[in-house]
Amino acid sequence: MLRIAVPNKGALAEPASAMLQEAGYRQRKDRRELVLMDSDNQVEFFFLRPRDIAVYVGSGKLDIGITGRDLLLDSGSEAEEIMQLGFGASTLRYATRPDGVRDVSGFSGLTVATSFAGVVGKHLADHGVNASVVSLDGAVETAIQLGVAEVIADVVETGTTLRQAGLEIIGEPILRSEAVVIRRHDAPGDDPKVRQFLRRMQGVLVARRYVMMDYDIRAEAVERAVALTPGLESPTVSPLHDRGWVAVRSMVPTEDAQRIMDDLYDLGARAILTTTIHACRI
Ligand SMILES: Nc1ncnc2c1ncn2[C@@H]1O[C@H](COP(=O)(O)OP(=O)(O)OP(=O)(O)O)[C@@H](O)[C@H]1O
Ligand SMILES: O=P(O)(O)OC[C@H]1O[C@H](OP(=O)(O)OP(=O)(O)O)[C@H](O)[C@@H]1O
Ligand SMILES: [Mg+2]
Repeated sequence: MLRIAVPNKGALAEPASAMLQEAGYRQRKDRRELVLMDSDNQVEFFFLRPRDIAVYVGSGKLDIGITGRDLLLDSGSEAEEIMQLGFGASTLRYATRPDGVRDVSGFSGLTVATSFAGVVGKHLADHGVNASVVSLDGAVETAIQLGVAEVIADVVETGTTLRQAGLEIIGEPILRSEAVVIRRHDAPGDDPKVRQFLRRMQGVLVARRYVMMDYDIRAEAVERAVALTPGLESPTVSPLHDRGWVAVRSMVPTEDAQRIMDDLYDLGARAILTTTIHACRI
């Protein structure tokens, strides 16, 4: 039985559950369910606060977990990142009032409010800055208005929350985060249950990022055509009844698909089709 920690709320909860569902796992129907057994797949899911997940996995109580890289680093736990999941992208950034300090080097003697005291404390120390850190649970933007801090360090995705609070970003990102799969750093790397789980998640990522493309092309142009659609390994080229033509099938990045179809058409390809990939193992 593989024991997996999944965020129960916050920005990562819904996309994490959606991805697990696409990978063929059972997911909870009721947000209040805290533990869910998926016996067909020999997996047990524990729905936990995203911030606590690295603690459970780092202590070895759960085999793997899905959480944010920022929360993993902030926890200082014994867990490590083993796969990036391509959602929950954000940056951790300093911000202050428009007339405030402009650079980390000017933070000495100031107070920085954040929910990421571990990461921020280390970042300030690495920059040789002697600033105080006030640890808050959330909504840290308000700390400046209320005079608790001169600077905040918070998660920024679109920047809307900062703008609405009348704050401006200062300096370079402290870190770039996204949802990741974590496990204890000394867990055996060849656990077949973990490998199967990662293959399934990888399958979802590939199915989301690629489409299957089919087209017919004159035999003499096939080399130029497959150069446009090299696929992951090698495209399938099949004979057609009309010997002057072949059929080609290949995986293509979804974001490039329309441009590639235009280029194939210009090369003389016809009956160019793309289809969604529902699931795969690469
Ligand atoms: N707007 C956002 N876009 C993308 N990722 C985000 C966003 N806000 C938070 N995150 C990420 O989600 C993870 C958990 O943060 P989140 O704020 O969702 O949890 P929380 O604060 O514990 O929950 P809640 O906000 O519901 O109290 C972190 O890894 C963070 O980087
Ligand atoms: O750059 P944006 O797109 O505006 O997103 C960033 C905001 O989203 C998160 O807040 P959340 O809603 O989780 O509230 P919290 O601060 O209470 O966690 C985060 O803490 C920021 O405040
Ligand atoms: Mg939050």
